[in-house]
Amino acid sequence: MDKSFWLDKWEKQEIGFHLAQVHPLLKKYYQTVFSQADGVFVPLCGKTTDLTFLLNQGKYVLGCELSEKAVAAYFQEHRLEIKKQQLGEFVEYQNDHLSLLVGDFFKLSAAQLVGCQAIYDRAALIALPESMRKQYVAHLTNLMPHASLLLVTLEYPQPQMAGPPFSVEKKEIDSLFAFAEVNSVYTNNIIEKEPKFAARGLSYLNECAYIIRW
Ligand SMILES: C[S@@+](CC[C@H](N)C(=O)[O-])C[C@H]1O[C@@H](n2cnc3c(N)ncnc32)[C@H](O)[C@@H]1O
Repeated sequence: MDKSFWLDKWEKQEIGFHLAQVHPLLKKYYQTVFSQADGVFVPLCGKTTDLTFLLNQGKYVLGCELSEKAVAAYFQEHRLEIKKQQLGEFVEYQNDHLSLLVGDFFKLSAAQLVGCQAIYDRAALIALPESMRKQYVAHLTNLMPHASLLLVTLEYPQPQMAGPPFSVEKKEIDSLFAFAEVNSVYTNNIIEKEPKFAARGLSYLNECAYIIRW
């Protein structure tokens, strides 16, 4: 998936992944994963409302997103005053305890993440093709030598639909995070609540959550 793929999605507003509501699994596992963290890193954040939920719990929130359109939309939709500055290869949109870095996740450095002890990944790992997922996890661990991660994924028969979102099964999660403590905490078949995916021919669609610590 190259950058133009995602920039084009934001340009055309083909953002079916964006949810109007806070993700229920973030609410469900918030205490377990994030209560001890001062700061939460949200990779590939889009303009998710989950950022607001984390801010409302008193966290420092650092997001990274390729599309400036997405980041600007988050600030506009939440009526936040924008403080904008160039930080190396990134443009930072900042307000109080929120910092959204516009740019490529793979270009982030550990120094930019010092305030974060936990990670929230919903639709980030599964937005990437298999060939990039190892690199994504390797970079996350370079950025944060120790972290608690809430990871929300999807599983479906991959031959039935081309991603993204990609199907990433437990076996792959175990292998990607073999260095960490991985707890599979939730699996639910949501195909009946997802008519768009049913129409694309999926026979099932499992939403899964993992709590991972290293
Ligand atoms: C499937 S969306 C999920 C967005 C958000 N996590 C949510 O739940 O709404 C994936 C997002 O990752 C962004 N993205 C893709 N590759 C990226 C990269 N290398 N660095 C930063 N953002 C990236 C895309 O622009 C897109 O907004």
